[in-house]
This record gives sequence, C-alpha cells and structure tokens, in this order.
Amino acid sequence: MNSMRSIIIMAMRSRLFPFPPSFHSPPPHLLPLIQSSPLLRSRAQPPPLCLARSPFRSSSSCPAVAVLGAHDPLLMESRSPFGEIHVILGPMFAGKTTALLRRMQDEVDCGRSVAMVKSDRDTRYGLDSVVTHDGMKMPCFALSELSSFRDKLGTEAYDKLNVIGIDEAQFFEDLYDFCCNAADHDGKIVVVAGLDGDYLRKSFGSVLDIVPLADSVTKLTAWCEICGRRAFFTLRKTNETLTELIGGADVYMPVCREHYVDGQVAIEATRTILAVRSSTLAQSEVINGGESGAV
Ligand SMILES: Nc1ncnc2c1ncn2[C@@H]1O[C@H](COP(=O)(O)OP(=O)(O)O)[C@@H](O)[C@H]1O
Ligand SMILES: Cc1cn([C@H]2C[C@H](O)[C@@H](COP(=O)(O)O)O2)c(=O)[nH]c1=O
Ligand SMILES: [Zn+2]
Repeated sequence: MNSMRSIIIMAMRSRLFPFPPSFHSPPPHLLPLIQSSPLLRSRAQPPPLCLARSPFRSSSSCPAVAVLGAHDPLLMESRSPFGEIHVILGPMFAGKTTALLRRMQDEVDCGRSVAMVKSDRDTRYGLDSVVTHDGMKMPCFALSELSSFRDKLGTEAYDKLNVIGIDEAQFFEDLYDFCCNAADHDGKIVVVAGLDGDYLRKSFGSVLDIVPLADSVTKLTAWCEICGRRAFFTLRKTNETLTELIGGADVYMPVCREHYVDGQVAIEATRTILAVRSSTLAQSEVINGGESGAV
C-alpha cells in the first residue's frame, strides 16, 4: 500500500495522471464551512477531473493540469504552501468581472472553497454581490480595505479558504500587501480583476503594482463604441475631472486608440468652450452689475 501511495504522490508531483473521482469528495469537517457560509458552495461531487485554467476561458487550449480538490488528504501532503496571484485587467466593459466570476465558478466546481471580495465604493448594483454589466452575479463581501477581510470572515474560515476573488481592485489601497501576504504566506490563490488605467489612461490605484507579484496577467479588451474595433481604453463622456467617479455606460464608454484621442480632443474643446462661455458670462454680469449700480 505504501508503494502505491508513494507512486500516487510522485504522480501528483509530476501531475502526469488524472486522479480517480474518489479524491474529490471534501472531508466531513469542511462540508459545514462550504455549505453554511457566504463562501461559494462547492458541489458535493465535483467532476472526475478538474482542469486548472488561466483566469479566463480562452479559445486556445491552456495546458490541462490534473488538479485535486485542495482539501484532499493525499494532496495536503504535496500541496505547495505557496499560493498564486492572477491579474485580469483592461478597460471598462472588457469582461474582467465576467472572467473573474467564471474562474471562481471553476474553482468551486473543483471542490475548492472560494470567497469573493469587492470594494464597497462600487455601489452600482448593490453591495452584497459582484455583478457584471450583463447582470451575472455572485455573493461577495464589500469592504473598504482588504486588511479587514480576515477578521470579517473569521480566522478559522480564512485558514480553510483556498481561493479569494477580488473585483474593482483599483479601489483598494492595500491591494499589494494583501495579495503578497495571501499568496506568499497564507497559500491562497488570489484572482484580481480591475482597471489598469483611469479615464486619462494613467495607472489606476495599485492594480499595476501587483503585476511583478503575479503568476499571470491577462489584459482583456472591449469593442470600440464608435467603430467596433478592439477597445483598449475607457473614455469618460462627462466633464468631471476627479479620478474616482462611479458609473457605467452613462458616464463611460470603451474606445479604440483613434477614438480615445478624438474623444479627448472633443472633450477638451468642450471644456474650453464652456470655460470661455462662463468667464464671458461672469464679465458681462460684472459690467451689467457695474452699469446698474452706477450713480
Ligand atoms: N462596448 C462593449 N464592448 C464589450 N462588451 C460590452 C460593451 N458594451 C457592453 N458590453 C457588455 O459588457 C459585458 C462585460 O461586462 P463585465 O464583465 O462586467 O466587464 P468589466 O468588468 O470589464 O467592466 C460584455 O459581456 C458585454 O455583454
Ligand atoms: C475609467 C474610470 C472608471 N471609474 C469607475 C467606474 C466604475 O464604477 C468602475 C469600473 O467598473 P468596471 O467594473 O471596470 O466596469 O470604476 C472611475 O472611478 N474612474 C475612472 O477613471
Ligand atoms: Zn474606434
């Protein structure tokens, strides 16, 4: 039996053999955690072979790796103590949240315990779920800072957690430290979705800061609302100049490079016209006020 066990462990380490379904049923002590908390529930019997995927489903065949349910006794012995960090970035409407939710569901289907977190600044669709622009949703913890997650979840539940999904990552100031600690020291798989750039195409929050920490970085694109070509940037349609402005298609649209540049020119021109108009108005009021006040 020992020689069989060592063959299986060696095979796991070399990841050459798919493993029989019996490896995937979660042990009894984990079921209450999976079934009773806002953590995403894993199916009692996940499919016989779980494939690790890159964070989004691509048409290209990613290397199929046989992955055991993370809480499997045999795997516990060979499971790496270190986690992973996967970053999904791009403009608005690129499918970042969709890819994140798909990855989380894949992890749940593989029998892993998953929790989703988003910034409590994202009030567009309520605070208890992560919601895509298409309306696909998943329960989540809405937090102002990631450092409060462990206390919010409870240390025991956190220790048993395998995967953490983070949406709207650009709004978390403590993103770097949280991801570093979760993957390096707590062995968590962290999947992060967020904007790489703001409406001025400047680095947004700490999303780009975690690129050097990442196992994988995926930049998704949308379709340009003007010409239909690939959109890499987000154009703000209004005149606000604050970096943080929560909104959807009412305020923003994805555009290609040409129509970002054209759009910015148009918006700058509008701003200039409005500024000239308001100063002219102010001057005429002063003049009119002066004349009416003249003795
Ligand atoms: N111009 C666009 N380009 C691509 N997708 C768009 C566009 N406008 C609306 N959508 C919709 O937005 C969905 C992506 O939503 P979501 O995953 O929430 O994106 P993100 O999180 O990147 O903002 C797409 O599946 C599509 O149905
Ligand atoms: C470009 C840009 C966006 N935002 C806000 C607008 C939305 O609430 C989120 C991004 O949402 P999504 O999930 O990527 O669709 O960020 C902002 O505050 N500032 C910006 O410059
Ligand atoms: Zn375009």
